[in-house]
Amino acid sequence: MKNIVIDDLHFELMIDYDQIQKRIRLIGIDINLRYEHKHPVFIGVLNGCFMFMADLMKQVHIPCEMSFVKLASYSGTEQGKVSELLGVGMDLTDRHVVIVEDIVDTGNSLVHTIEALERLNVASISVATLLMKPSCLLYTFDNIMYVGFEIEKEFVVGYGLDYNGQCRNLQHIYKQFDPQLIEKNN
Ligand SMILES: O=P(O)(O)OC[C@H]1O[C@H](OP(=O)(O)OP(=O)(O)O)[C@H](O)[C@@H]1O
Ligand SMILES: Nc1nc2[nH]cnc2c(=O)[nH]1
Repeated sequence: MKNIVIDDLHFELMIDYDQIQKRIRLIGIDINLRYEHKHPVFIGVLNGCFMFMADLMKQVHIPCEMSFVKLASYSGTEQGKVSELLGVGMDLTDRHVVIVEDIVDTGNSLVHTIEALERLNVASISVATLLMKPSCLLYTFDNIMYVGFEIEKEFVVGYGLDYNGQCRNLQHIYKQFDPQLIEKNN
């Protein structure tokens, strides 16, 4: 299935499942070495992370724990906007945490997730993201340790990522294209 149409948008195959799995195996090897004696906690940020988290955890063979969170932001306090992590469900004090994201685009979500975890007095925070759009980043992060693939400023779906709530179930990653541009060039 090379091209797909979801509602009003057209998508073409960008990264296939085998490529994703190869990259995840390499990330797993590094995590197994780096965190061997640290008993890390992997925190998946829902919804998009679920496929990456599942496949990544199959490559992690050291003692570890995991949890899934949702990010809720609210404003109106004296400090302005505050983000809360819903669903942590465990004490993270002094724990080495690896945030697992499907994509870092502007970095807004990641900033809020990191800030919320810092308030929980964790020992360390690093980030594993399957995709990153370096040209879209609005912040500098010094703790993004694992990036599966760097991509251009393009809208992608599949492998956990949605468009209008659809496509999360697709095995491969697809990028949006404009069919009218292709017609014009032919
Ligand atoms: O770097 P940013 O510009 O913040 O974009 C990245 C975020 O966007 C997506 O989440 P979304 O809020 O769409 O929720 P979802 O995971 O439920 O799809 C994705 O899962 C990241 O968390
Ligand atoms: N589905 C999807 N969600 C995103 N959130 C931030 N960037 C993206 C993207 O390219 N695709």
